[in-house]
Amino acid sequence: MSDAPALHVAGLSHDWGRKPALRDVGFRVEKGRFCALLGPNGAGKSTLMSVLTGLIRPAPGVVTISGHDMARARRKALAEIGVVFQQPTLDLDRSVRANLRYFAALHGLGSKLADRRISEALDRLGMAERAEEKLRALNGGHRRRMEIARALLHRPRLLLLDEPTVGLDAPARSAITAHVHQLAQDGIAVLWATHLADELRPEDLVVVLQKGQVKEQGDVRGLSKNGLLADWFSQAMGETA
Ligand SMILES: Nc1ncnc2c1ncn2[C@@H]1O[C@H](COP(=O)(O)OP(=O)(O)OP(=O)(O)O)[C@@H](O)[C@H]1O
Repeated sequence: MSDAPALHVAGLSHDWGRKPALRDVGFRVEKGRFCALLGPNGAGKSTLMSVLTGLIRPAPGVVTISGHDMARARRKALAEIGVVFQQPTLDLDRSVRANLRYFAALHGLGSKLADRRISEALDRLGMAERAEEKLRALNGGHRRRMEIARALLHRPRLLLLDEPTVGLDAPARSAITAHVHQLAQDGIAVLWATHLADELRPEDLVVVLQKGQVKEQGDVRGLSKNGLLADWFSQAMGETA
């Protein structure tokens, strides 16, 4: 399974009632790649994230995570995913450590292993001395970093982030963006939903969704050369799908 792409999506469609939200979507993300999922409001990004996180079933279509088919080997597929949702899902009245421990337990990590990984994660974030503080005391950027660290505790191969910089100021936004690019360089695959051009780097992959369909895909460098990406961004600002 280790040669399989971290994420493979093929022929994926979804309707909300009679309303089509995804139409024959297909793309792949290999390990170590940062892939941006772009699209104006209503393009289908959140619906796609819901399929990838197992909240709704792909029908029709195939989703495999590190070679595990989401329909046939759902638990194995989900075990390979770390998720950071658009809305924070931290308990503000519990400590940094307690939030991380709770999540580690949900993933079935034993307490010794969990504590070791939590200490490593906090050291990496330079937050070891803040472990006993309540989440409420942290600023938005630190809370987001914590959520990313939490999503990685069970060592997934694919990290999904749904517009993770919404509500952050510019320095926090660029710090989070740099942090996640570094995670990709270290070997994880990343799918990052956004509509902000400045979060992308030339080597990143891009999948552009519009009206539920993949309109463009390729690397930022290639799509920028022929002007497609700039056209898309100027078109998409303020536009709905
Ligand atoms: N739970 C739902 N029930 C019914 N329709 C939905 C639901 N969620 C999304 N839709 C519809 O599906 C289409 C795709 O929406 P989706 O939220 O996936 O797009 P998006 O790209 O994430 O947009 P945004 O950037 O605004 O979050 C839209 O027409 C939307 O109205």
